[in-house]
Amino acid sequence: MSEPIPAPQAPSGPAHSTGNLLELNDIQAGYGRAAMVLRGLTIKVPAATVVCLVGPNGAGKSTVLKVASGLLRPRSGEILVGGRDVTGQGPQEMLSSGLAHVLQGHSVFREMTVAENVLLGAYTLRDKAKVAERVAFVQHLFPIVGERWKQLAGLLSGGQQKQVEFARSLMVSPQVVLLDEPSMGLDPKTTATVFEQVVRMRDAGVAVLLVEQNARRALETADIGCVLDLGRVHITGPARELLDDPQLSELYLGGRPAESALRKEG
Ligand SMILES: Nc1ncnc2c1ncn2[C@@H]1O[C@H](COP(=O)(O)OP(=O)(O)OP(=O)(O)O)[C@@H](O)[C@H]1O
Repeated sequence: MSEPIPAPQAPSGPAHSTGNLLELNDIQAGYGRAAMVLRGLTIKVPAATVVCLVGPNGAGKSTVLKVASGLLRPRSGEILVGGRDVTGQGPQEMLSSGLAHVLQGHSVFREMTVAENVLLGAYTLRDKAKVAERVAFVQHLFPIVGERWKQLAGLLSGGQQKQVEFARSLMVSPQVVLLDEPSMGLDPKTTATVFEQVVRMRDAGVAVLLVEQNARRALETADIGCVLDLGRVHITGPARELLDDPQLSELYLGGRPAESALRKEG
């Protein structure tokens, strides 16, 4: 039996807790002079929960993560982390506030070791003991990261490199990890492993806001699902219920109802 994973410590200082680690309330956001992409979007991420955002191409899923991580300032609305208002903060401040963003695509530096890649995530930490504690935490959570610690990251498989990216994002003890399309470019078996790692993060006490093209697979992993359409959350609820909804399946999940729904009907 594997040992229990020690939970990360949340940064201190929230003003008033709402029970949600991250809240995006009534967000309007867009790029330059182009039409608004997010039009009154509200999403809540409770502690130790995987919330997944699904929806058609161009619906604004990645834009939600950019707003949450401070890469794109909302035109209006409110962002709360642990009950504290962080609206308008830039990426560095958002990271300090407890939001870590794992970007779409591959962001591992192939010519650097796994250790160097992971420790890049700790560059804001001054306390060496804290860094050592976080290294032990991520090596325990993602054993492959510990096993290949001194090797060049470019020698790892795509799925293993994803775990290096996850580990890097966890070095600053974030309250919420924002994952943009973690399965991109991975085969189905590797994708399954990556989603298992997402669940391990959740079980270790990290909340996850996940954006995925692979909507069915993501909903099978998540606790809460949000269907985004026309810049708003169209439907939200327990991920299992969304998977079992035949109409939703038809509209957003490629038309094949979940097996449990088929059993109910037949
Ligand atoms: N940097 C940018 N500048 C201008 N428009 C952008 C930029 N990034 C995204 N957009 C536009 O914003 C809209 C939403 O894009 P976004 O990437 O958030 O959608 P998405 O739901 O993640 O899509 P996909 O599933 O295809 O990745 C699209 O119309 C896109 O063209």
